[in-house]
Amino acid sequence: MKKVNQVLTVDGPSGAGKGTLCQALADYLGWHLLDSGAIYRVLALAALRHQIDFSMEADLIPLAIHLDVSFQSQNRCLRVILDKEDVSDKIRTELVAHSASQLASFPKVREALLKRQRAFQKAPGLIADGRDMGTLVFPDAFIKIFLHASPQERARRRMIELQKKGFNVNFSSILSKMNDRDDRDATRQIAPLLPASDALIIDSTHMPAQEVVEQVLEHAKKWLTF
Ligand SMILES: Nc1ncnc2c1ncn2[C@@H]1O[C@H](COP(=O)(O)OP(=O)(O)O)[C@@H](O)[C@H]1O
Ligand SMILES: Nc1ccn([C@@H]2O[C@H](COP(=O)(O)OP(=O)(O)O)[C@@H](O)[C@H]2O)c(=O)n1
Repeated sequence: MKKVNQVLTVDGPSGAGKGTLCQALADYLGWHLLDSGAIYRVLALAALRHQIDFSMEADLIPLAIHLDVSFQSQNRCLRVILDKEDVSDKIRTELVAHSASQLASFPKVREALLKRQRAFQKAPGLIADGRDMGTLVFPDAFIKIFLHASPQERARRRMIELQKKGFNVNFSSILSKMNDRDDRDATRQIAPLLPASDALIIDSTHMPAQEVVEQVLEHAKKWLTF
């Protein structure tokens, strides 16, 4: 298959370190960043606010088509904007994550968001973070990474992250919610979470974040000069 330059995809389950890796790569290479999960989360937040029934795919489509979502880079941090409101923190709750995973299993919802995601492909390049970036959204990407880690390690990371934000959290509840969401993401009929056949698979369970970045940059040297 012809490789289209300048898209590097990172897919994997929750807490694998995709966001951390993608931000570091975007900073290092000076490339654009697509956090596709944030788009699904914003749609979920909007649907919750409109009290849309999450079992009704048809009711979610107009919202997905007209979703006014944008990203703003601020101090090397991506702010997520819905209808001029900064919802960066509001989309990070468990309820929104669970709801995003529910609506992400609808084919027409995914289709409605496809063009919007592909529009992020701009010069000099794009780092795309998600579940189906290398398989469906950017199948011609020239570098594809599938990042994973053990469920216990991913839940441990999420717990530390939430504790740092001042939340009183429980490890087994995080682990069980994470497992539920991973199961739904991996077993859905459309765009299930799985590595692209040409992806480099990295297990970050015992790897510090910086080592993951270095391994990806080493791999990327086959295609890029930097
Ligand atoms: N390799 C790593 N080792 C330890 N902690 C990590 C690693 N990569 C990321 N983290 C931390 O784990 C948490 C989840 O990482 P994140 O990048 O948000 O994962 P994802 O985007 O895959 O859900 C964050 O608090 C992040 O700082
Ligand atoms: N490309 C993508 C990105 C996210 N999603 C869905 O959106 C949810 C939230 O994605 P996220 O990347 O923000 O999740 P975390 O990795 O931060 O936990 C996931 O659980 C998926 O159900 C998806 O289906 N496809």
